[in-house]
Amino acid sequence: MALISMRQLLDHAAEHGYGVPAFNVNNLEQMRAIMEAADQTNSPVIVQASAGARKYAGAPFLRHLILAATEEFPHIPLVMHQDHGTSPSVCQRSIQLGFSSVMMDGSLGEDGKTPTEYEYNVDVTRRTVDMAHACGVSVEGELGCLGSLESGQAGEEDGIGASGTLTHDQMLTDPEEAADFVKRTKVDALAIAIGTSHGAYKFTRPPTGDILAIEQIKAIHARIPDTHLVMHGSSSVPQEWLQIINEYGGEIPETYGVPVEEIQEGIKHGVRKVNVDTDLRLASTGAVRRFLAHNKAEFDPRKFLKETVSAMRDICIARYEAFGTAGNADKIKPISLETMYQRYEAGEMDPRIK
Ligand SMILES: O=C(CO)COP(=O)(O)O
Ligand SMILES: O=C[C@H](O)COP(=O)(O)O
Ligand SMILES: [Zn+2]
Ligand SMILES: [Zn+2]
Repeated sequence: MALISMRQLLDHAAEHGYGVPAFNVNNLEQMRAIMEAADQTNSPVIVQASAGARKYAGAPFLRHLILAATEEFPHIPLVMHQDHGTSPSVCQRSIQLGFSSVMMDGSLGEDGKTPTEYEYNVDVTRRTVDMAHACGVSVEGELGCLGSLESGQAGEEDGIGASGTLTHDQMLTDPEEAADFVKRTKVDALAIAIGTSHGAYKFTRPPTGDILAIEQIKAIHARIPDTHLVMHGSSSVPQEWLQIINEYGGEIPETYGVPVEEIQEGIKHGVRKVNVDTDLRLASTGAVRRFLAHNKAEFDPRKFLKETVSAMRDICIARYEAFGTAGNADKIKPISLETMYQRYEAGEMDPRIK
């Protein structure tokens, strides 16, 4: 079984200059699509489970779904990550379930909606790091709130993300604050706010530098060169899938995501983890709508669910290739969480601040 820590994987990615997509998982079809794509492209994997995923699938089902992937694909190094934890205790329960990485999103309060004070964020994140590193488990923190620089609106979607109107400052991570945050919390990875938001409705036009602040990444990376940067809300919202959905009865208005080339630019400047959920949802919905429209007498769910697997698999393959993840799975020799703990304890993993 090749369950590894996120820190090990992202250290490898940094050393070799690539990024890793972190796909959200809720069901068997997503899990299969992610793993088959990884297998075909020799890519290491990050799968992440949100609070919504736990509610949908149930924690034991989710856990065993991910573990089943390590059983069927033992040669693929896999990180089991908890997405957007809202408190240290949520993260603690994920560690108890066997997750090798957790996100403590202290940019928002326990309700997952209200932007918090900086000191609160430092406190909950530092406490999570103490507990997680004692188990060899990696921690992702977040500084700044996801939201649209175009409209000033926060990015609440399905209960994840700030609600209401945010200031420009809240939506752009400050490099100075990032340096202080990393120094005080010792997080392994840091999610930054640069104008992306969760879901399909990110931009009303193809994004330019004023609404997607890729340049900000360079300034942050220069201060915290060892801390792996994370881009949330990084679905590209493929126009071809929007078209298919709408052609077969959907009603999704004009919208744009984060272009793959912009993500590639981020990867050149320290982005190592790229969160993608919406793209797989869009492909899945498009595949079901198209299949059922063409096969009106069909009622075996396996028929249309199979279509979703291949649609999602194609997106995963494209992202593994575009981010440079492909070709790296067999280069990673798993390090146990016990060894990771010893390295943290010895101070070997402490971040450099410039
Ligand atoms: O950031 C995400 C999960 O944490 C997913 O982002 P998307 O909605 O752009 O796929
Ligand atoms: O963080 C956002 C992810 O897209 C997860 O969304 P979800 O809460 O609907 O599972
Ligand atoms: Zn957040
Ligand atoms: Zn997110």
